[in-house]
Amino acid sequence: MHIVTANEMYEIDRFAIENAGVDGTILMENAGRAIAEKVVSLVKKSEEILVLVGSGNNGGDGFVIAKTLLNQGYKPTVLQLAANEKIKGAALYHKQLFINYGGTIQQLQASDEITVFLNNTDVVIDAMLGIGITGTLRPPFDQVIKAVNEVDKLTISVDIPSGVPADEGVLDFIGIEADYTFVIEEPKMSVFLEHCTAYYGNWSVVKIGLPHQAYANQIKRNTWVEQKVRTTLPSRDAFSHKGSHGRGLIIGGSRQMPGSVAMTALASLRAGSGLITIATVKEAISSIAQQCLEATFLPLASQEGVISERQQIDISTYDAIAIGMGMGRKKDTGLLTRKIVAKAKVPVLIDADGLYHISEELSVITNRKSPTILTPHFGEMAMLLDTTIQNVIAHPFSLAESFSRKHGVYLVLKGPNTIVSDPEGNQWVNTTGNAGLAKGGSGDVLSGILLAMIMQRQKMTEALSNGCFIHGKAADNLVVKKHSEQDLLATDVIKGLASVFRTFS
Ligand SMILES: NC(=O)C1=CN([C@@H]2O[C@H](COP(=O)(O)OP(=O)(O)OC[C@H]3O[C@@H](n4cnc5c(N)ncnc54)[C@H](OP(=O)(O)O)[C@@H]3O)[C@@H](O)[C@H]2O)[C@@H](O)CC1
Ligand SMILES: [K+]
Repeated sequence: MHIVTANEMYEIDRFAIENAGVDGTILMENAGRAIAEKVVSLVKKSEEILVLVGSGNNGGDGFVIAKTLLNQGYKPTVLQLAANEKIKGAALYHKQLFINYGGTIQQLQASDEITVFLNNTDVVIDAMLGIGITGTLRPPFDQVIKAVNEVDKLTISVDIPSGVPADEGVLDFIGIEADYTFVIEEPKMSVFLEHCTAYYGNWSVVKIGLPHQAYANQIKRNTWVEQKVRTTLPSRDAFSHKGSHGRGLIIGGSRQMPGSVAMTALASLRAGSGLITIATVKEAISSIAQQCLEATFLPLASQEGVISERQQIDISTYDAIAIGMGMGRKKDTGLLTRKIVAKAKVPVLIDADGLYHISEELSVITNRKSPTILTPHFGEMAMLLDTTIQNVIAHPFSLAESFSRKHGVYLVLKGPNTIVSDPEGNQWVNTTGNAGLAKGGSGDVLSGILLAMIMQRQKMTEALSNGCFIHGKAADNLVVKKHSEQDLLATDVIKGLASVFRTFS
């Protein structure tokens, strides 16, 4: 699936109508019919349905849904929330068809009348506002949306829950809290925005027959789904040996935080790395070694329990490096981190405290010739950009894209909808994972999986997207069968990797 902005959707629509010659009324018919079919699968004929229609094409879809339901023996009540003269074009055409098919339309005389309509219905179909919303909600939509959210009725939104912005940038809005949203043709950006996702409820896409050429490489955002993992995840060659699957080096940890590198190493081995070496402060090695028998170790000199600057680390024999987890934010450790990142001629993944150290001097990553992968969560992204978390929440796609382009790096912006960005501005949104991953250690495990993926035969963006998918899928499988979102631990996810790899082998 592509992920589109409102403007990109309008452009695809324009191409379909102007270049491919599709009539706009047909697209609306297709949209309304496809959604009506979904409604039929959710709602009984005996139930009362209230269709709320606005003045634009979202409202037009509402008239088609009402007509289709009427034709199938349902008795929808259509409540028009705009003046008659506001309804034009394809929406007016379908309004007339609905009337011709025997439908009747009611209009809201005063905003507070909405409660009477809501009390008399079982189901609300929200076709008030779609991707054409601009600015703050105007009456009566603000009051109607609040009233719909207050009553406990099955609410089904058309294309987008009314009031929710399609694009990035708007944090403050009043929107329908839908139970289901049937998104027309492609998910809009806000489906994947942390502050908007919940409004959509259970969402899925209905296709309305827009020509494939309309997309013609225009849209650089996509979802990463199981089918993509199936077609890109390399299988293990029967004649391979441990050297064929990569020698990875993990640099991090401290006396206070020895567990993080252990989790990264274990996850990396479980995700298919051939050999893993942990470079960490020498005093932490004995405790880590007990948890991670398959790893080898590179003892590092320390100062007050953290990795010190004054030492040479031979990084020449590794295929990829992950650096930063559990290493702390001491200045000395930072100097060493930047030296290693600058010197390494292999892919380097930078996570956690490593991100703090490179945020002090971003030219270190910009100047690198080999791939650099950064794995910030929203707080770390704000730190890298020297901005607020609120700004990252409001603009995750555009900020990640511009950062990746500017510094020539791969970025894994971690959140409920993790976004992988490449230096050309392409983006993939992961579709697995659950709230159980919002815990300490999850990031360390993800870094380990990504380190393993980077060292297998796949394109960098595929490696990163597959890694995120597998990490989330392991957590999803675990909360279905053995655990809950409350009790799930990062170490459970490492064990759960087996269930995911078995389905892909
Ligand atoms: N993608 C496709 O190919 C297809 C897309 N289709 C559908 O079209 C939808 C997009 O339709 P659209 O462009 O007509 O915009 P839409 O969302 O109905 O709203 C526009 C109206 O909202 C109003 N309004 C605006 N801001 C407001 C505010 N703050 N507060 C209050 N009112 C406000 C504004 O009113 P006015 O400013 O004129 O008073 C205007 O009339 C799309 O989401 C999908 O459902 C399908 O039909 C099939 C093909
Ligand atoms: K809507």
